Amino acid sequence: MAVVSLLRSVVFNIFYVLWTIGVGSLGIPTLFVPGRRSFAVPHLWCRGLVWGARILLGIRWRVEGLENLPQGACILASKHQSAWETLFLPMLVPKPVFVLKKELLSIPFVGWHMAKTGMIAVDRKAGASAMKTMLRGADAAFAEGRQMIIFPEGTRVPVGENPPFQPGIAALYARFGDHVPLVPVALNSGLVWGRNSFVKSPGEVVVRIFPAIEPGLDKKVFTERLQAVINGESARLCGNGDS
Ligand SMILES: CCCCCCCCCCCCCCCC(=O)OC[C@@H](O)COP(=O)(O)O
Repeated sequence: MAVVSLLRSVVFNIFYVLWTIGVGSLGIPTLFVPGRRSFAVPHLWCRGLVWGARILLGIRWRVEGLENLPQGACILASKHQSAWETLFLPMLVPKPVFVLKKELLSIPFVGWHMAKTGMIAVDRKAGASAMKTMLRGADAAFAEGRQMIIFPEGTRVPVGENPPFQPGIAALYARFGDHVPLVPVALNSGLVWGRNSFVKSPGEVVVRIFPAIEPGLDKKVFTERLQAVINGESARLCGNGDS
């Protein structure tokens, strides 16, 4: 079995590079269209890789709670166990905007389109100025009615681990929580595509979308509520809690 998963992972990684160069090249003209943002390239790229993972690696998915996904501007605050959700979650929303680590902007093709589609790149080591960059970017993105995807943990986390949240998510809730719904997302992608694991295994990822957290909570109550939903439900989906 391990040999088959290894071979499938080799083929998928070759597909990943070819699909990125192909879509990235195809999309180069969109980089020069002034002003107007098109999400066609990010959506095509993500959809191709997620389906590639399904066909080549056997990684299926099931989404629960789609009815909780708001129209218009919103914040998807998601558990982060794998690169898989960075590809899958943008497929669920029309105008995705990620808060992402700035290192990603230096990746050829991918970085160009991330910059063009106004992703919010933050230097995770820059503290207060990173917070300012994120809040300014969020303000502009919500004014365009975009759906922000943010990983409160700020990094991919091994299954079963629940590190403290980065300060950004509470700052977003404090600044925009009264008019931009913040929606918790739990998942178990780390079971099939772990952090930095070259070999991926077949299986079903469950993505569970919860109703928005009510506005007006104080920072401590908000953070505890969000952690309980994201970490508690992800643990259940990973089989480390009563399902
Ligand atoms: C070729 C065309 C490419 C088009 C690209 C458009 C962008 C599509 C969405 C991809 C967004 C990726 C967002 C990643 C967010 C992020 O930065 O999360 C941090 C972790 O993951 C990695 O951190 P770590 O686990 O600490 O390595």
